[in-house]
This record gives sequence, structure tokens and C-alpha cells, in this order.
Amino acid sequence: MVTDLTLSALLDTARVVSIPTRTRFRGISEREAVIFDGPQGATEFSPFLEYDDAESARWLAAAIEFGWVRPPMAHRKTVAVNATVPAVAAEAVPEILARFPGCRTAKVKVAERGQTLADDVARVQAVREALGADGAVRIDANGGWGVAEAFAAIARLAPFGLEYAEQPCASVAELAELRALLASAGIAVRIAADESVRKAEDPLAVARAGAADLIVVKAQPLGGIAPALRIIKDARLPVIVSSALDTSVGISMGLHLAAALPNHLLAGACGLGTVALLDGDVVTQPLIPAGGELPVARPTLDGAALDRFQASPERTRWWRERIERCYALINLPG
Ligand SMILES: O=C(O)CCC(=O)C1=CC=C[C@@H](O)[C@@H]1C(=O)O
Ligand SMILES: [Mg+2]
Repeated sequence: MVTDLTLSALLDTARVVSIPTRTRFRGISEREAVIFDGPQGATEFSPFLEYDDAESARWLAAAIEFGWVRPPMAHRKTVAVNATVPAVAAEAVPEILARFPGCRTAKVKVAERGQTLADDVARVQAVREALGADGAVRIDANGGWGVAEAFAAIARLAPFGLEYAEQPCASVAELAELRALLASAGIAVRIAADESVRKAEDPLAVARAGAADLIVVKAQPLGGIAPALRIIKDARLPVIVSSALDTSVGISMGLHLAAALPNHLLAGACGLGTVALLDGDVVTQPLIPAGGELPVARPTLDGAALDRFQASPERTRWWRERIERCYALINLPG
């Protein structure tokens, strides 16, 4: 970690932006983010608004690391990414997939509050039809199911061919129980842990409990690329690197994490294509997938776009105060 970055030096480079989403995603229709310009390049701080300071402080540590510390050596120049399909109606699926050119893997949101299993079935079926038999389809329930509900839903969705189910239940104990139930029923759908890694007190508990087949790893929530790599090393499970509906700046942090992984640890296409879900960006060449891949690059900030998406004075003040509180929590040495 850097030792000499003062709060005022950090705040001097901060630009708060608010970018509309093209489709509501996890209830969000405006994505707010802070963009900093560090000596290593642009970096992003964008914890969701409801996250408390202790959790958000890890996102700030990640932003500082990416802007001020040289990233680890890259093992690849491009990273394959998945299309991310929000909990839309089945009819909207082709239009969503069209935003992810060349992506042969799609992650489909399921278990959305207010919807039914029939909605999930219709959406997953539409994705399978659009991708064809050789595409890969995975689902993400964001912990929205209980064990019995998850078992029934996965049994119903498995015939469409599922690569894995991401965080079907909320707790590690539930994931372990579900994983055993699926195995004993001969349903070959792997379990991926996301929230059990990025929001857990102990990100390794899920691996230790044998409750998942792979882990979804996000750089910002885990405190940066170096802490994420330490967790990956200790978890000893295959990894999908994902993001948090970031601008291309935050996405580039995820790409550098994915690029740092040796091939045998990367479990498939990464969840880094979500700039396609935003209606704008802050860089000159937005990281929209081409041929199903993204380049491992540091984007160049677009000053006009930073101005265009500049947040209101009230929101800017809110974010600057949040940065101050989080900065106080991360205890930079020196
Ligand atoms: O993994 C992807 O395809 C995209 C990122 C993604 O799905 C998410 C981003 C941000 C918040 C989360 O609700 C969600 C996830 O749960 O993985
Ligand atoms: Mg997830």
C-alpha cells in the first residue's frame, strides 16, 4: 500500500459522476462513482450507496492501490467476459445479449424479489435459445433462495444446461447443504460463491467449508488486487473475476486482477462486461466487449464525459464526506 497519500491529495483528483443505467440492475437506474487520477492511471471508488463505511473502506483501499501502486504482472492481453442479463422479461433477452458482442457465456439474474420461478425459467430458456447449445449459461440468485427453494429451482433450470449457480442461498451452511443435496440427486450444477466471499467477515470460510466449487472475486470489495490475489491463493478454488457495475475505470481494475491469474485458476469468462449496461462512460474508449473479450488496458479519461456526467453538488459533497470517513478507517501507514 502507498505510504504518503494524504487525504487532500486524494480528494484533489476526485471527480464524482452519476451515469444512468440502460436497464435497471439490482434496483439501480443511476450509477454513482468517484474517479481519481493517480500516478498509475485512473482509478475508481464506487461502493453501492447503502454500504456502510467499514465495508466501503475496503473499496477505497482498492481505489488507492490501483491508482498509486503498479499492478502485478499480466499473464494475458485479453480477458473473455460474460454477458450479464438483468432480471428482465424473456422478450427483452435478445436485445440485452446484443449489447455483448461475441460473448458465448451469459450470466442470468434469477430469484429477483417480486418475480416467480416461471419468470426465471422463461428468461433462462430465452438465453439458452439465443446462445444455442454450445453457449454457456450460468445463473446468479444473489442469495435469494432458501435451500429447498434453491434445490427446486436448480432442478427445474438444470435441463437448460447450467455451468453453475452463483450464490443460490445466502449463508455458507445453506450453500453446503444445497451442494450436498444436488450431488445426491445427481444434478450436476456447480455452486459459485460471491457474497460469501466479498461480504463475509471471513472470505475463506466458504472454501474451508467445502461449500462451493468456485469463487467469484471482485477487486474493489476485497480491498484491491493484492488482497484479492491473497484470498484466491488461500481459497484454492477456481475463480471468476467480476465487477460491480463499474465504469470502464473500475472494470480495468478487474481486468488487471483477471490478467494476473494463471490459466489454471481462471474458471471461465469473467463478469467484466457490464459497461454495456450503462448509458455512458468516463473514458475515451469504453470497455465494451468485442469478440467476447476485453483488452487488459488502462483507459484514458475523457474530460468532456467527466463534465457531462458530473454529479450534483449535494451528491458530490456526500461522496467526498464518505471518502473522508473511509480514508480515516483504512489507516494508511506513514
Ligand atoms: O458478474 C457479472 O456478470 C456482472 C456483475 C454482477 O452481476 C454484479 C455486479 C454488482 C453487484 C451484484 O449484484 C452483481 C453480482 O452479484 O454478481
Ligand atoms: Mg453475484
